[in-house]
Amino acid sequence: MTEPNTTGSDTTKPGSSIENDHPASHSEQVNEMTQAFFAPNQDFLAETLNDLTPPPPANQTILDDGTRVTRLGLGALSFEPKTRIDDRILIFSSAIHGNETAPIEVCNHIINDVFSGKVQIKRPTLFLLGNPPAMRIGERFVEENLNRLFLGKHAQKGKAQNLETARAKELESWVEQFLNAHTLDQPTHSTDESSAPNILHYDLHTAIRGSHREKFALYPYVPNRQPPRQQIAFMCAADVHTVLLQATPAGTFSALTSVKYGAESFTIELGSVKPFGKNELSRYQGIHSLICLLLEGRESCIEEEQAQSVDLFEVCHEIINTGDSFELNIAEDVWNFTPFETDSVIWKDDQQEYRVGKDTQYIVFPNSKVPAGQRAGLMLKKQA
Ligand SMILES: O=C(O)CCC(=O)N[C@@H](CCC(=O)O)C(=O)O
Ligand SMILES: [Zn+2]
Repeated sequence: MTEPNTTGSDTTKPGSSIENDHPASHSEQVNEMTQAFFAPNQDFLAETLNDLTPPPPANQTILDDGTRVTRLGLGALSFEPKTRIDDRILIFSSAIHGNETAPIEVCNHIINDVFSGKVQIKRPTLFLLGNPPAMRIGERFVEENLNRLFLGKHAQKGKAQNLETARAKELESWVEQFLNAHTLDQPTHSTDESSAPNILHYDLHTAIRGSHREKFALYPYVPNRQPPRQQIAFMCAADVHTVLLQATPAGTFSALTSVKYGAESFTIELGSVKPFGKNELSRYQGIHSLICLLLEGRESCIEEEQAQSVDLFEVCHEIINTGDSFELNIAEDVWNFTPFETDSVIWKDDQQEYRVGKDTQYIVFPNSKVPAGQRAGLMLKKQA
């Protein structure tokens, strides 16, 4: 099979129409399609849950509008429109934690709408299901937390290899190949907010416990960077009115795309963990609409004034499980964004303790059960 045409050397400027003439002839494509794309009466999610064996290589189909759809591997679909409207590239990931099902269902609905022609894709787009084996057993992960293994952490010296380390490597390589094939210019961190970033990556999650703020986004740490107004307005369009600014490097999927490719990436927490079929999908209308607007290149209708309705929090302390004597002084069922006042002791071990300073701090993701060396929660300060 011929590789899809790449636009790496194309100098077309954003806003113009970019032809992506697929090199394989139509008859070649039809021949390939005799190899079923999905089993009859199945869709991407059902297919991924039913059969964990990787699909045959270069399993492709062409939609009526000429968009080439490729199953890159298990739980990975790329969409390459015949004509792209600008240089923006989209990545939507879900199921990095297998039991966070609502965003998986949202993405799957959208993918079905793309296949039926209801939604038309105008930009190169990757939809990724992070951890299909964990989805299948309804667990956060099988052997270890996939969202700590990116940026090469899966391959660090002495690191025991397992299902999640292999998956992190695979996801990294799909992202790399896709961005190499479709990036028109070198990614930059623009300080000019009027120039849209080239690559958007929204890594969609739901949280383990209740939250005083149901939906919130985390912006990975990249030195000297603030989220552009446009991105904040996009979050508002997705009903996400709280953004946390990370203060230290991390091995998350959104950190990979921000740090390595200069993407505007967010981890987006959209509600709470529920089994498949138990999600109230009307609560996810905002993210559903935002993704469709981006796919169709219609996001200019999102007013940047909306950015004012966001509360920004800075991570002021990362709680790390320091080992045997570590004690997290927070009840397991405490909600995200619970405030703690001056002098509250948040954690301690036999050598140190962490107390809240003069301003109120808020906790997210408290979890004393993480392995030693891993994050057991984040303390936040609200920006004035
Ligand atoms: O609810 C929880 O305790 C965890 C929810 C979750 O999976 N959060 C992500 C955040 C990733 C980031 O910091 O960008 C995670 O912990 O991986
Ligand atoms: Zn998660």
